[in-house]
Amino acid sequence: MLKISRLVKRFDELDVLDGFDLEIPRGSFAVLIGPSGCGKTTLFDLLTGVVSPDAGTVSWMGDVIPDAGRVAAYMQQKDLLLPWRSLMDNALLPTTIAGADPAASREKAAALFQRMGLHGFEAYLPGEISGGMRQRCALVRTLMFERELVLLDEPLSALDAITRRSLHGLLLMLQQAFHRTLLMITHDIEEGLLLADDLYVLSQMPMNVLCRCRLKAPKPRRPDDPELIRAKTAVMARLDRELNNDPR
Ligand SMILES: Nc1ncnc2c1ncn2[C@@H]1O[C@H](COP(=O)(O)OP(=O)(O)OP(=O)(O)O)[C@@H](O)[C@H]1O
Repeated sequence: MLKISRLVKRFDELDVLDGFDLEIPRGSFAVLIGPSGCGKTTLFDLLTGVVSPDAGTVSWMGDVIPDAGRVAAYMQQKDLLLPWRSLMDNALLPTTIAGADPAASREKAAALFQRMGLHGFEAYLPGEISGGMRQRCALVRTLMFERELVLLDEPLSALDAITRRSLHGLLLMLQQAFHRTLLMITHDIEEGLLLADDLYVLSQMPMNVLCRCRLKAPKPRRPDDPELIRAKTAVMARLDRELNNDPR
């Protein structure tokens, strides 16, 4: 389990987090939805060690860790592929940096290219393929990290709706076939409901969990599943109340 306890972060006079708590069971898919500027990326920056908390703890499987940088792989909206390196060489970056056996790493990456539908594109440069293919390559690179926890900061938001839909299956593959624990930020409520075991609705700053929506429908899900329609109405109503400062 990833356990975030009483996390506090202040930027000058800005209280972004003031005792933020979250518990994410191992192997689950958690989704964060909240108003723009509420502190979601700051939370990920704290988890990856980019910024330090003023107070609070993060623990993974019962051990308090300075941050989740050593247990988490991070994937962002921007694929951050190096434009001058082939897709294969981009995917191999984590293992190259870690000094892993090159032949074994290449074999592993080749199998992942196959699973992500990128077989035959290994020698292409990032500029020669579509945005969806770039994100699939970024997913391969994420899996090369061998980290159990995967932090996803709006990984699909730059893509068109059809490409996003096709990548949802790959995100579920990360959870179900690769047994990763996923924590994803998205602004797309429907996307969150299609993927999440637990969807957390967040408040404005200082950011807190307003409500947790537990989804039981088996995956892959359909947007017209009655549970999802009910949940979407509830999530939108809660966000509306938050944005209108309605304390109900
Ligand atoms: N390094 C920093 N220094 C000062 N203020 C910062 C820093 N990082 C973030 N902030 C502020 O913290 C607040 C929360 O920002 P953050 O990017 O975490 O929000 P967010 O929920 O990810 O927003 P969005 O959904 O729009 O991406 C903002 O007011 C932002 O200006």
